[in-house]
Amino acid sequence: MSCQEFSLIRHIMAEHAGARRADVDVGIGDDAAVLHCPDPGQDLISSVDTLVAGRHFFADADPAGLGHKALAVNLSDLAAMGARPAWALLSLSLPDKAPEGLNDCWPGCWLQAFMTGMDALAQRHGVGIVGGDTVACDTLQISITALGWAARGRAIRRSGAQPGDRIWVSGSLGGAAAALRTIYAERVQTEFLPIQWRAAEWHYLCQRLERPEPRLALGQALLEEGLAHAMLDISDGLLADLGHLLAASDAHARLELGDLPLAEPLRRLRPSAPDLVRELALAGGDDYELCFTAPASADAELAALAARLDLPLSCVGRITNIGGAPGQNPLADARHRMELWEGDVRLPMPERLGYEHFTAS
Ligand SMILES: Nc1ncnc2c1ncn2[C@@H]1O[C@H](COP(=O)(O)OP(=O)(O)O)[C@@H](O)[C@H]1O
Ligand SMILES: Cc1ncc(C[n+]2csc(CCOP(=O)(O)OP(=O)(O)O)c2C)c(N)n1
Ligand SMILES: [Mg+2]
Repeated sequence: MSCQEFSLIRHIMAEHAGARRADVDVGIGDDAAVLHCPDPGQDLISSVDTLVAGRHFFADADPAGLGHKALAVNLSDLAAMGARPAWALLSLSLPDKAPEGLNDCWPGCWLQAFMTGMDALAQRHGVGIVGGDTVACDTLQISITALGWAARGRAIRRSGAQPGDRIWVSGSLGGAAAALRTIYAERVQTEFLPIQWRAAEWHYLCQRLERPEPRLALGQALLEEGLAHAMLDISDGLLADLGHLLAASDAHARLELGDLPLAEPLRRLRPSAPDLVRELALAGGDDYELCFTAPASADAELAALAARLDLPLSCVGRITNIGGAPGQNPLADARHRMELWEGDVRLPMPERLGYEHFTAS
């Protein structure tokens, strides 16, 4: 990449730096950002997540959607702590040549669209993009550090589940994974889903994959109202992620699969492919919904919160007991911490609990 291209990149960044915030003294342009710390009594909540072309997204994906998603998955981690987001740092690794499937005007036009998508989400949540880094690299990669605040000692951890807690999931499950499965089937001409999506269904599924909404208002309300004992976001798949929560809490759970909030189009697929639908909802991943545990005494407040946020909250099971022997492998361990039920019938755990890095498939 030439000097000219780098200065173009810096220009595009500065033009799409999210919300203007009074607590940013120095943003994009210096060696480091200078940010005001808020009043004491707040904890700084920080998280980083990386998206790699071919692994987390298709390199020829709509760049505006990708800009949205890259920030959304990071804000989702802050939401999962109950934090209020404040700032983000963006590290971009861009190939010298446009990845296959992208038109020319690389990287300028791509970056312009990418930052437009990110900027819109950042503005919506009052997040300032205060710095970052850009390097040339063989594979397109995006890494974002998200920073936010929560009242001192109040961030909702994975480790607080209590016996008798109900297990709740926001929104719906399996939609993003259904879109991904459909796109893979078209690209590699294998494993076609036994359904032809209607235009409205396909649009909805693609939105779930490409434009997840970080559930920030829900996370913050759960913290403020003191309703949740433990929480995380579902990125890898409900079973894999709930497994992390159970391991951190040393807890066991019973899930009622009949109560899973399936993404609407999956209801039409279910009669012809019940096992596939269950797999997508339980282990498909890319949902970016919140999963939390709360005592039964919170039921009425949770119903009111769901109505106020216009976001469904579904009870999918309960914490049965605390205590057990933590294993060496967190995922293998998670298998023994969950029971899957449909009415009176106990179902076997699926082979895969969610997306796993470092596996051949
Ligand atoms: N390379 C790393 N260095 C330090 N901590 C890491 C690294 N990778 C993951 N972690 C930490 O491990 C925990 C689980 O990470 P991850 O599975 O990526 O969670 P999430 O789904 O919330 O992004 C987090 O606390 C994360 O900060
Ligand atoms: C091209 C492509 N292949 C596969 C996936 C599915 N996928 C990739 S990573 C992932 C899980 C989430 O990513 P990870 O890096 O584990 O995020 P974290 O848990 O750290 O938030 C999923 C479901 C995808 N979205 N796009
Ligand atoms: Mg991560």
